[in-house]
Amino acid sequence: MNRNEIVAHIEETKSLLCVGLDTDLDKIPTHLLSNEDPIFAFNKAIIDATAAHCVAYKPNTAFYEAYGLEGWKSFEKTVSYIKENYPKHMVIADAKRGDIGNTAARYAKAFLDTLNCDAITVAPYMGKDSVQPFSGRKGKWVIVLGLTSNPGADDIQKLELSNGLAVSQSVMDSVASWIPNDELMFVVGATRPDELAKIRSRYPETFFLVPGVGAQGGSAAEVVEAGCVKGIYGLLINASRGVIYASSGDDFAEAAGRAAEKLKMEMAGAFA
Ligand SMILES: O=c1ccn([C@@H]2O[C@H](COP(=O)(O)O)[C@@H](O)[C@H]2O)c(=O)[nH]1
Repeated sequence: MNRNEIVAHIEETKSLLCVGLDTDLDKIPTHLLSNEDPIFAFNKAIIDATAAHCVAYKPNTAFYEAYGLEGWKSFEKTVSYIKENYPKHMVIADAKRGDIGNTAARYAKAFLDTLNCDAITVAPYMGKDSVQPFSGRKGKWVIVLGLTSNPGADDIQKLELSNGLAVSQSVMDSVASWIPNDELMFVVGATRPDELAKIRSRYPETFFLVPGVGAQGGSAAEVVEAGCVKGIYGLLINASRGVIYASSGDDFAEAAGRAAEKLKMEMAGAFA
C-alpha cells in the first residue's frame, strides 16, 4: 500500500482513524467465549462495524501472543479477513521488534511477508542494522518509535544530549537517514500535542502513527491541529480500548461503530 493509496483512502472515508485490535478475552462480551475462536469472532464483528469510519487496523501482537498458538491463529485470521474484505485498509502489526540484523530480517519476513501485514512497528534502540532489514519491500511500511505516548517516555526519550537534541529527536533524525520517507512512519504519542507539533515541523512530509487517544487521555482534534499536513494529511490516529470496548453488552459491535464514527467526526478539522 503506497502513500497515494493511503491518502486516497483517507479522502474517501474522511477519516484518519486506526482502530487498535487489542483483544483481551477478559474484556470481550462473555457470550462470545463459547465461540470456536472468540478473539476472531470479536475482531470480525468490530471490523465490520468500524470499517466505514477508519483507514487502518492495528492488532497489537501482545494480545495474541498471550494465548500462544491459538492467539497466533487468531492474528493470522484477522489479518486475512481484513485483506480479503477491506483491501484498502492498512494492517499494522504493532510488534515493536528490534534485534541484530540477522534476526530483524526474520521478523520482517514473519510480519511483512508470511503474515502479509502492511506495516510493523519497530523499536530503534539497537541501531541501523536492526531497523534497515524491515525496509525495501514495495508498499510496506516501517513504523519506528519516535516519541511514545506513555509517561515513561520522559525516562530516556526526553533526555537532552550534549548537542541540545532530545534522545528521541536524535534517534528520529538517524532513522530518517536510514529509511526512505515513502516507507517510513514515526510513532508519536497523542498525549503530548505540543511535542507532536514540534516533531511535525521537523518532518513535514512523514506520516505519524499517533496512539494515545481516548483511554490514555489524548484528543483526536488536538492531534489534527498539531500534526495534520495539507494535501498529505500525514496522520494515522489510533484508538484501541476507547473503540473496541465501547460496550461490553450484546451491542458491543454497534457501540464500537458509534465510537469510531465519533472519533472520525472529531478529526473533521483535517478535511475543512
Ligand atoms: O507510544 C505508544 C506506542 C504504542 N502504543 C500502543 O497503542 C495502543 C493504544 O491503546 P489504547 O487502548 O488506545 O490506549 C496499544 O496497543 C499500545 O500498546 C501506545 O499506546 N503508545
